[in-house]
Amino acid sequence: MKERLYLYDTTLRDGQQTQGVQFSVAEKIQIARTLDDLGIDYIEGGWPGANPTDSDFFDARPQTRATFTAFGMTRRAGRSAENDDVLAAVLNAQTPAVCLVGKAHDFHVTTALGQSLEENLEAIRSSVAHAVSRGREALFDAEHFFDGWKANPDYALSCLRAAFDAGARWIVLCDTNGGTLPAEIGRITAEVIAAGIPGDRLGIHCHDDTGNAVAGTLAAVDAGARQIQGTLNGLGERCGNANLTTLIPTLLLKEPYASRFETGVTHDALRGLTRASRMLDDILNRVPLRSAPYVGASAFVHKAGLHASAILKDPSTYEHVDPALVGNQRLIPMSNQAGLSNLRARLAAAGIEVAPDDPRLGQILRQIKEREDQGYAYDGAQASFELLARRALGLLPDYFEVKRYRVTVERRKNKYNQMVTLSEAVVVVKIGDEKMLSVSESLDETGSDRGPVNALAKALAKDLGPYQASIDDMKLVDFKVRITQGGTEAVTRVIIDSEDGAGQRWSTVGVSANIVDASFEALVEAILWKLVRDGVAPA
Ligand SMILES: CC(=O)SCCNC(=O)CCNC(=O)[C@H](O)C(C)(C)COP(=O)(O)OP(=O)(O)OC[C@H]1O[C@@H](n2cnc3c(N)ncnc32)[C@H](O)[C@@H]1OP(=O)(O)O
Ligand SMILES: CC(=O)C(=O)O
Repeated sequence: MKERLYLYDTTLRDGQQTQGVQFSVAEKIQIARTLDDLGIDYIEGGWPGANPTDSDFFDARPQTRATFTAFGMTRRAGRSAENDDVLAAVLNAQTPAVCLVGKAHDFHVTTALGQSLEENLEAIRSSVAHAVSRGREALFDAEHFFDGWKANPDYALSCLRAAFDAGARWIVLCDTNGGTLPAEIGRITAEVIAAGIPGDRLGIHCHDDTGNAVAGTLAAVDAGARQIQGTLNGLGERCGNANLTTLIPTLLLKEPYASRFETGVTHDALRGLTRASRMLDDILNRVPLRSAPYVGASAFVHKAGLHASAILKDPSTYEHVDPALVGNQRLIPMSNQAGLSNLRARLAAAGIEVAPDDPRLGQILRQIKEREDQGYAYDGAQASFELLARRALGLLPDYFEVKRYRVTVERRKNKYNQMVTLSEAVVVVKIGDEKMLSVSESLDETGSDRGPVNALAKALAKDLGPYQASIDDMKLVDFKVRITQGGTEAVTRVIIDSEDGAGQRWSTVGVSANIVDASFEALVEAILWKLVRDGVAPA
């Protein structure tokens, strides 16, 4: 019989304490639904009364299977729990559970609260008892608990006991400043259990200030704690909270946790984890962290030739779990670290069949390595790799030829006598026997200057005659510029991410001593790849 571990998500509360993060009510609703679909047990929605967004969210909160929880603090000094307006706002949110934070470190009681130690115990007791008397499942977040235990274990324990005796369902040990290392978290959690607070009433709330929040959480579970607090993608105050996106697959897929525990997350729901992680980044307008464990875009990328060779024989040679279990994907990219195994895998993924003994494979590999030496980078620009391979194999149609292009940047006064910048691009291409000339400016629909590369992109894509239908839904979504070493010279490498109407994304690379030329090369490659992918016949 497996023991139950409870997952408590605080993305909408501690996650909102991340610098630069501010959720709207609609975003909170979307995140809450995603957490519920995942199978999280508790969703902490925020602090009702602390700000209008949190108050409005609790009014509009979705129906969830998860226990919805409102966060607040123990009653303030000089008021009774019944007469504290901050506590009243938390209870008025009418959630089935309420989590109250209170001090568990004597230094904080006297210094931050300016209270006597006994007054703080009474505030914890009366606040928890008040929440319980209102029919709520009460949780007590013991703030600064681990530092408090190290400074004065008797007092830290009496804070936990005050909440426990007042009826709190969960006593949550918080490493608020995030400085306690995993071994110490494990030892102190075990000491708390030995002192009489049962493990199945204990939660753990770690911060990542030493990069150990996940490890500290697992140490507390090993010692007996049975509730885990954390956030999606490790959002949270300062360096963040324990990352549930890492912890959940670890608990479901890794021993001893997989055999010993069950959570509310099913293996089926686990396959939605990568999507949930990317959804949050999308809301935050953040580029997803490629190296994130389990869910990062690089988590199952096998760049080195030795790795790729073995992966093709059996993926378990270089993968600790199957990426499909967490909804992620395996990728074998091309680069100067690659061998023939990478190459064959990439070609097959692009639908290009080549006999294993075809001598052109070796030529393509050499060309990739030579071009990477000149500054190109193909592991982040798979579309350019595919075009290079198609060229070498004679599989790239002769769509169009760029005869010339020009871009000018002008700074001048507008009719309101303000200095403005305007870029203008001219591109001439030859398609079959016909020459086409397109001109475009850099201004967007609001009249703002989008720069010379944007003007070039617009001019290039403005009139490609018979190919126009295929490229009309293309847009440039990211543009990365980097000065790098090409042989012995400094060169500019530009990587462009493009997207089409179907949500398909691809990356292309250009390299030159001149940023405009590098950008133009990447832009042309982006269009060529789209034409190839759409199976467009050359005019
Ligand atoms: C460890 C954590 O992350 S806990 C979560 C922390 N989250 C937040 O602080 C975000 C939401 N907070 C807020 O919007 C505001 O701080 C509010 C609305 C809660 C309070 O605002 P204000 O009344 O203006 O107080 P302010 O923020 O300046 O200071 C906090 C007060 O609470 C007191 N306090 C702090 N913790 C506790 C506690 N556990 N129990 C009782 N009082 C507490 C402080 O002593 C201070 O009181 P003082 O002003 O008399 O010195
Ligand atoms: C409660 C909380 O967020 C902390 O102690 O870190």
